[in-house]
Amino acid sequence: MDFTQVHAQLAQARAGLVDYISRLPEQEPRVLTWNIVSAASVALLVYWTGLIIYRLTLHPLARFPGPFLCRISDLQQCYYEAILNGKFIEQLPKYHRKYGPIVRINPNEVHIDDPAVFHEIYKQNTPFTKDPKSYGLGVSQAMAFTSPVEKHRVKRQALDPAFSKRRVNMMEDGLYEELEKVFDRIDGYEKRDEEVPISELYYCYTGDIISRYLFGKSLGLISAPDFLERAEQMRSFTRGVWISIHFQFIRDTMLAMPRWITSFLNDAWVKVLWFCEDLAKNAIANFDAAESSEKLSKPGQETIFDRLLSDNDRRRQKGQEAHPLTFRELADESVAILNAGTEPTATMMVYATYFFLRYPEVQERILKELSTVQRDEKGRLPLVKVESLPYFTGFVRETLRYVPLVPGRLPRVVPKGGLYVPAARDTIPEGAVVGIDHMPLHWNQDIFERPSEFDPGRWLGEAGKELNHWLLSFSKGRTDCIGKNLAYAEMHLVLANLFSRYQLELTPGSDEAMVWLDRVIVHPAKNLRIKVRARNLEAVA
Ligand code: HEM
Repeated sequence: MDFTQVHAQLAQARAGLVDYISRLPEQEPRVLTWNIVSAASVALLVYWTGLIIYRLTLHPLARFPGPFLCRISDLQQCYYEAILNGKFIEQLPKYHRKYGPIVRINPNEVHIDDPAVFHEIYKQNTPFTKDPKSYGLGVSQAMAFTSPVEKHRVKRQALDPAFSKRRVNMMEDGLYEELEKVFDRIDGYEKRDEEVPISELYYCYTGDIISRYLFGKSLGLISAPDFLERAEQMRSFTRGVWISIHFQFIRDTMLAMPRWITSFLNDAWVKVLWFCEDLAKNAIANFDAAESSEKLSKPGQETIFDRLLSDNDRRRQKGQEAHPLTFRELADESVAILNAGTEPTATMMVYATYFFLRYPEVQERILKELSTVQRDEKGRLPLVKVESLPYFTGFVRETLRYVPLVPGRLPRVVPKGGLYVPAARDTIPEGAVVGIDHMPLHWNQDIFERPSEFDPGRWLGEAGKELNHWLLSFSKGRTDCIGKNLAYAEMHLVLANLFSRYQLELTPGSDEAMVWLDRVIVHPAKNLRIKVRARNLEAVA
């Protein structure tokens, strides 16, 4: 058949189709419905078949191996993440054993098992951007969910000074004020000879601290009579996170509904969301540039709200491009910071408490080292001193290495030029999405000797310093954790004081409770419970 015949037949088919469509209104309604459904099904089938063939043959990632279902659709990933609630991460090592260092985990994304590329993707001036699909968590205006390099840089520049080490050290009094409230609670449990809900106390503590930091007022979670429920409320943000990622329309629909229906369907997380929205609305309405700039000139007094709201004026004064902060930007940033500043640090302290009690030889060395710290005139352990204790600092790092607090792949879009992966001797093309789960690197025996051993001593001395390059819990580079100085300060201060003030004991079932689940950040299977007995502080010193 030559081209003329093909054209003639196509023209005939087209005329037939036009004739058929023009006669549709004459058909009986039942027949018409049936015909439309059949035509739509055939069109869908043709579309899907074409798409699958494309993804297996012509797609830029077609040559990379992976499970068949992953190469043609998102179904496998969605099943393990959304339906089995965070089980996809467990599949990755199995895939790598079977398919090698680069595995296609959905049609547009590959996962890499090669330490050589981690610092290439997550470096200071990286052109790799956050994958918008994976970061579509509903607070799109927050820095943590901003993809374009320049847009992210502007937001980060405004926030960076608020999280500097110097600024965090100025929070020491505030950190102690809230900690005393935690200890009052613990003393109450001790008196009643009851188990201490230490997980919930940590959640409330980090929530109160980050709210003081954010808008200058503690949420008062620790002192609240219903603090156990409030802690659960804070945690509920990430409980259904996989459904939110894979079925974004559910969350969008809920947010579009009248408030009373939404709060009836899911009371907890929308309350936090609306709370932040109300704060943002009031802050914008009551913003006073002069008052705010005075606060900013007195280090230690300004809040993150002050900084964000006055950033526009500062930029204008410097002759830079400026635009007023919108309500949505402030509300989204508050939700993101409130959450990022609460759950990971609290969870890390839960695991640190568990390891402290699980390994008596580690406990003994920590207590010995803590006893060398001279308390200040208020009887407190000074933060700078606690943060310079070699073994205790090693213990904090080892906990961060051992438990992957943010266990995900942190997916990034490959920039122009592609990404060369030495282990596979292949280049991943521009536009593809790549990610690396840091857990296998923390457990890589070429980097960490005897990785399955919990050994704070590995962080001591020069060899220990070199390992810092491979401590990836806060990620690295341009989009690493902005709150890491605050997190380190909270962890050191809370744990040092708790360990030296009380004799602690695990309660039955702790091992099972500490099995971790992937909820984008780690969730222990159950909350930790401990028993405490006050130490004689003078004897410890
Ligand atoms: C032990 C505690 C913490 C851990 C392990 C942790 C871990 C991380 C990681 C891995 C990232 C990178 C995420 C990504 O690329 O998608 C990140 C980003 C971030 N973290 Fe943390 N974090 C902790 C505590 C905090 C605290 C206390 C804050 C306080 C506000 C905070 C605020 C943020 C923000 C705002 C980002 C986004 C940074 C950006 O996009 O430039 N985090 N964190």
